[in-house]
Amino acid sequence: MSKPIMQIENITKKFPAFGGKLLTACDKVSLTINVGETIGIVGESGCGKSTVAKTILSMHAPTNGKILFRGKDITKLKGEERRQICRHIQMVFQDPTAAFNPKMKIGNIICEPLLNFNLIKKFQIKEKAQELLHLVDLPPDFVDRYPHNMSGGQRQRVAIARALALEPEIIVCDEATSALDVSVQAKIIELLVKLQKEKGITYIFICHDLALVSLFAHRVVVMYLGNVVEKIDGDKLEKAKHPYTKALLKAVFSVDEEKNQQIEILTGEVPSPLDLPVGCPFQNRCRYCRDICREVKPQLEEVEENHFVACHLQE
Ligand SMILES: Nc1ncnc2c1ncn2[C@@H]1O[C@H](COP(=O)(O)OP(=O)(O)OP(=O)(O)O)[C@@H](O)[C@H]1O
Repeated sequence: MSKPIMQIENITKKFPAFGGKLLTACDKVSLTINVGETIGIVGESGCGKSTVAKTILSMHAPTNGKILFRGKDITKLKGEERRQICRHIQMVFQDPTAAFNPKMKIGNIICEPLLNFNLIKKFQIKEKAQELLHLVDLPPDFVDRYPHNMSGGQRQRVAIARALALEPEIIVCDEATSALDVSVQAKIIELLVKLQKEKGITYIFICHDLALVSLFAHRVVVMYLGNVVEKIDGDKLEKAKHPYTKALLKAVFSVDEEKNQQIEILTGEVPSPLDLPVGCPFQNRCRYCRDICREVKPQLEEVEENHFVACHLQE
């Protein structure tokens, strides 16, 4: 039977926004993640995916709700206790270059987390880095290279090697393959799947590309305007019930159809109000500031520039 490794319970995160208001980046997000599972979190830009990821990684505290890791509430941990939990939950970002010190050699970059936790001595760096490079199918002589002497795909493999160094139980991948071209993306996904089989790692894979996520995620969580609108098995996407998920699927699988039939959700278009279910699930909130709209109209309404209301309640 599947064993939960993390329980996300009603996580809400609000940020200060213009005019002294609060922006709800994610709202009452709940999710149980099992050991060795890959959870894909998808949704358009700004829907709150990274906010959920950063809350999981304790990079910011939730406004409400809690996160249990192996049954322990990690949301209020501080200092050394929090640092020790972070060992078990690592992250791979979209742009590893930004996270790497350009003056450091790859061997030192990969082993930095191990040195920070006093798990190796300096003289062990080379051997340990080569071991980790091997895991991500990179040659041993890369230990002496610098980040700028590598391709984007190779840098992302280094980022994965660095994330693996502390032998984490969970790896959060935030748009980890989005900057790579399709063939390199496929190789990185293959690598992640191989590592999961070997080490039983749990992945939280954040991505705007539903087609990509559906290839390997056991379950897919669909977010829209800060809310989780659907949770569905990765191999049963055709059974999606929510109109937004259906619209995302249509956008993915209609690329060969007539242009006028395409719904370009993935490019940031808001779905037609007619695609939203009866009884607006977003409480008539503006998709930009998430504030409640006072004027309930049956169609998408442009309040200001880039300031839309997603609502289709009948007048
Ligand atoms: N530190 C912050 N301060 C204020 N607002 C923030 C902050 N971080 C995120 N937001 C806002 O919260 C909302 C959700 O952002 P988030 O980065 O979680 O979305 P996302 O789905 O990951 O988007 P993308 O795919 O573009 O990275 C956005 O409106 C964003 O502007």
